Amino acid sequence: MANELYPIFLKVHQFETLIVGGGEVGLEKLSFLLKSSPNAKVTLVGKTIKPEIKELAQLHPQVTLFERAYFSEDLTGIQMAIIATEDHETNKQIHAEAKAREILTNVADTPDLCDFYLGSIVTKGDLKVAISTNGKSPTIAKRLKETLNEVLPDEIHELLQHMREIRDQLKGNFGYKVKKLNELTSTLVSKEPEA
Ligand SMILES: C[C@@]1(CC(=O)O)c2cc3[nH]c(cc4nc(cc5[nH]c(cc(n2)[C@H]1CCC(=O)O)[C@@](C)(CC(=O)O)[C@@H]5CCC(=O)O)C(CC(=O)O)=C4CCC(=O)O)c(CCC(=O)O)c3CC(=O)O
Ligand SMILES: NC(=O)C1=CN([C@@H]2O[C@H](COP(=O)(O)OP(=O)(O)OC[C@H]3O[C@@H](n4cnc5c(N)ncnc54)[C@H](O)[C@@H]3O)[C@@H](O)[C@H]2O)C=CC1
Repeated sequence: MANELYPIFLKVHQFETLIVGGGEVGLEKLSFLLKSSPNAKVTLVGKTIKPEIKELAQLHPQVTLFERAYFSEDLTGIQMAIIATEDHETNKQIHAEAKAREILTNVADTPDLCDFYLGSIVTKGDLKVAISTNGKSPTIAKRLKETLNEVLPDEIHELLQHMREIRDQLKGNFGYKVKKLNELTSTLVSKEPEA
C-alpha cells in the first residue's frame, strides 16, 4: 500500500513537547528536533540521562531535563510526546496515558502506536525537505537525505529570497500572480536546453 502519512511542518517553538527516555534514542530524537528547530520547547524525563543530552540542553535554555522516572503529571500541558524508554510495557503505559489526554504521540519501539513518525530532514536555508519511508527503512530515509543534501544547490536559498521579492512586487489578483510566477520559473524545470 502507498504511504498514506500526511506531512506537516510544525512550529515546535509554539507548543510543549515531552520526550521520555534519556538514552540513545532520546538523544537522537532531541538532537534532530533541535537541529531543525533550535527553539523547540522540550521537557525530557529519563531515569538516567546521557551526558550528550545534558550538553545539548545547556545550549538550549528552553529545554528542561528531569533525571528521574516518568510520572503521569509529566503530561500536564504537553501537546506532543515522544516515548523512548527501553521498556516496552512502560512505553505502552505512557502511550495510553498520553492518548487519554489527547496528546499526539510517537512511540519509538512501536510504529503501530505512533500518531506520527519523525522524518529525515534536508535543510537549505528556507528550503526544508522531509522524508519518510512509511516506517519501512529509516536507514534509506537517512541515505536519501545525504544524497539530496549533495545535489540540492546552496543557491536555492537565494533563489527563494528573490522569488519572495518578486512575489511581493507583483500586483494583481491571486490567479494572475500564480500565472506570472509559473512563467518566471518554467525554465527551472524545463527539459529543453536553454538557448
Ligand atoms: C517508524 C519510525 C518512528 C519514529 O521514530 O519516528 C522509526 C522506527 C524505528 N527506527 C528503528 C531503527 C533505526 N532508526 C534509525 C534512524 C532514524 N529513524 C527515524 C525515524 C523513524 N524510525 C520512524 C520512521 C521514519 C520513516 O518513515 O522512514 C529517523 C528518520 C528520524 C529521527 O529519528 O528523527 C532517523 C534517521 C535520521 C537521519 O539521519 O536523518 C536508524 C539508523 C541510524 O540511526 O543510523 C535505525 C537502525 C537501522 C534501521 O533499522 O534502519 C527501529 C528499530 C529499533 C530496533 O530494531 O530495536 C524502529 C522501530 C520499528 O521499526 O519497529
Ligand atoms: N524509533 C527509532 O528511531 C529507534 C527506536 N529504537 C527503540 O527505542 C527504544 C529505546 O532505545 P535506547 O534509547 O537505545 O535505550 P537506552 O537503554 O539507551 O535508553 C532508555 C532510556 O529510558 C530511560 N527509562 C527507562 N524507564 C524509564 C522510566 N520509567 N521513566 C523515565 N525514563 C526511563 C532510561 O533511564 C534510559 O535513559 C528501544 O525499545 C529500541 O528498540 C531503537 C533505535 C531507533
